[in-house]
Amino acid sequence: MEEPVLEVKNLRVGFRSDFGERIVTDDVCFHINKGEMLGIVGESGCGKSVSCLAVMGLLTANGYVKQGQALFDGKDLLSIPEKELDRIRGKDLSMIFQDALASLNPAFTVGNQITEVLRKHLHMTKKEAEKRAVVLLHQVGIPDPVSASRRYPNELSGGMRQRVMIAMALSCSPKLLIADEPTTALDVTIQAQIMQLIQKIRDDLHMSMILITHDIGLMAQMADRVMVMYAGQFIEEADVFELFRNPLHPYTRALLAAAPGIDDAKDRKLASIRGTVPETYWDITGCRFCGRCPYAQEACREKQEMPELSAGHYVRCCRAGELAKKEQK
Ligand SMILES: Nc1ncnc2c1ncn2[C@@H]1O[C@H](COP(=O)(O)OP(=O)(O)OP(=O)(O)O)[C@@H](O)[C@H]1O
Repeated sequence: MEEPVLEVKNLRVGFRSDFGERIVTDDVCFHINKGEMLGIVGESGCGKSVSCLAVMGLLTANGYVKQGQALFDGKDLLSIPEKELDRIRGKDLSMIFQDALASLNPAFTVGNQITEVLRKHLHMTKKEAEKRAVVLLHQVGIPDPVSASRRYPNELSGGMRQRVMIAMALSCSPKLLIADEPTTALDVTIQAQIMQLIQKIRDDLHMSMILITHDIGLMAQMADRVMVMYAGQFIEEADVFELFRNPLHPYTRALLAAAPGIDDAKDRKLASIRGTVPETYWDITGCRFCGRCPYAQEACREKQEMPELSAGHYVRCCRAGELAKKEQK
């Protein structure tokens, strides 16, 4: 079997605050194969971003990795020295964020910022890097890239800034690109353009990508394989067609039923998921969706494993197999 580009094992991320410490992701495991687009989907606050930020070594100062490994190119990103991680980050491993304005440096022109990355990681001369920056801006669809490269982030529209961030993330042809809600801050028409751009890059460069989103429709269009996250845990994983055709976890089913515009869900009533994600989910030993689940039973209060129910389809629900069988009858 082919080596995954990234393999994350048993990742636990915690945050310290005046009220103590809390572990917000619980033994998170995932991998991504070469050329694959892995989608991570789940409600706000379930731990999607934190899992990827931890892998990148970009948690805020109050955040820490309690346990886990993130194997990339034979190295554990969670235990290598910061200097070594800094050489990988931005070169072989890149991330694009939802808010480009917060991610770009307001004090430097966008050309300057891309040039900086190229000089640091690819050791280009200033001239070479400036030329390459213009080519990259052109590739991500920025009109008049020469003049755009001389502008500061606040002089560009939101969509253009997002394109700049994508250009910067791609500048060293990374082996893995993590896109964390790359279109959330943009209006709908621009969102579509940026997603088309990401899709094109992926097709042209056969790059491995992780797409984080709470937009299940987007996931259906873009991902090869989807991992559904709920309250700090992965609760379902399957190939994108399998997941949409045959969702097995009650939360995934509810998520699909609540999402408009998905072909498979046409005959389903658009529904909302009752209740909210439990605020202190890290204290729950059993199924964390239990309190909102119409199928909950006593056994759901026990720790839930995530077995493979059919080829490549994993579900963290002790009732999933039984419920699926009932439906088939
Ligand atoms: N800097 C921080 N300090 C303390 N807690 C944090 C911090 N960042 C995230 N958290 C907590 O970690 C948990 C997971 O947050 P995370 O941002 O990963 O969620 P998410 O699924 O990416 O949500 P969204 O879709 O809204 O970005 C949440 O409970 C959140 O409050």
